[in-house]
Amino acid sequence: NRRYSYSKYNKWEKIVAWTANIAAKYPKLVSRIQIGTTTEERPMYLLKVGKQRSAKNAIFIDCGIHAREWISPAFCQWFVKEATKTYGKDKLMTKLLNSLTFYILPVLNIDGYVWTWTADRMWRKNRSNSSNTNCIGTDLNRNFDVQWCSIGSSNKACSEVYCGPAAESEKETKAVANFIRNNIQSIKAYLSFHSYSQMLLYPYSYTYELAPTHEELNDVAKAAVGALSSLYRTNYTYGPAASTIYPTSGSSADWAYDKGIKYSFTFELRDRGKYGFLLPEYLIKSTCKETMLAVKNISSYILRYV
Ligand SMILES: NCCCCC[C@@H](C[SeH])C(=O)O
Ligand SMILES: [Zn+2]
Ligand SMILES: [Zn+2]
Repeated sequence: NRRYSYSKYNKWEKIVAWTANIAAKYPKLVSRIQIGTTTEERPMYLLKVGKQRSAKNAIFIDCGIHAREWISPAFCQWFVKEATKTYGKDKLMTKLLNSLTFYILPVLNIDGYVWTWTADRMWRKNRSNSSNTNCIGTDLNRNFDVQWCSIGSSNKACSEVYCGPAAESEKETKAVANFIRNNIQSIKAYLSFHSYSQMLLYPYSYTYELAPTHEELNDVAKAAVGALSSLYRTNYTYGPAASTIYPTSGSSADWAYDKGIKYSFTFELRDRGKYGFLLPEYLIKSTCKETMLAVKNISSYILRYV
């Protein structure tokens, strides 16, 4: 079989086949769990990565919540490739995988992702039809049950930041929220990957109030950005989401934080607007390599202090 390309954007059919193949190829490191189905009945597969059978301490990573942000699913695939390829070779990765479980959701918004391949490259939301207007889609990063639809989101179905008819109204949101609730004891960190802006954000997004653990979150973000920038000098800003990018309610990362998952971060990956969501494939490798340094930095902090 032709080698899978991690330096290209892959369409959903290839990614879903990859989830089966990578789990079959590394049975001691990777297992595949279905956590639900999407609005259009596509299976939502989560990859459980790590040596631990019983996940004592776990890190949940969501990619592809916004359909057009193709570099995000590309990073989730890259992470799993690096984990399986360097386990037993890279000291830090081996240590992380021996002690932590990584739950990787390569594409949260599958229906939207497929739509960007078949119809509209700039689509953001999911593809559910919940209103009597002819507009489709809920912004899944406004649909979580945290200050739902209060700020930085809209109750108009045609808005790009439509919060949905209710909190957790979407099957995709419900699948993720249920999995987190069912594994809340072990999940110590939540990382949500988006593009673009080159930012590392932490709670809160739904208010300008500082989070109870603001100091620690800022320290962790500062160290992670330092690690990321050490590779190619890529400039990142970091800080509380509301003041660093813009306020939003109903985001996955804020919801996780208020559920008690204290290490909750949102990455806005490359670039700063030159290509935007249309980041060229030749930049996937360098973007993913530098982001790996940030994720390994945060993960080793979790290993040490949780
Ligand atoms: N919880 C942090 C959410 C901050 C905004 C993130 C961006 C990514 Se496109 C958004 O959902 O609009
Ligand atoms: Zn996004
Ligand atoms: Zn974004």
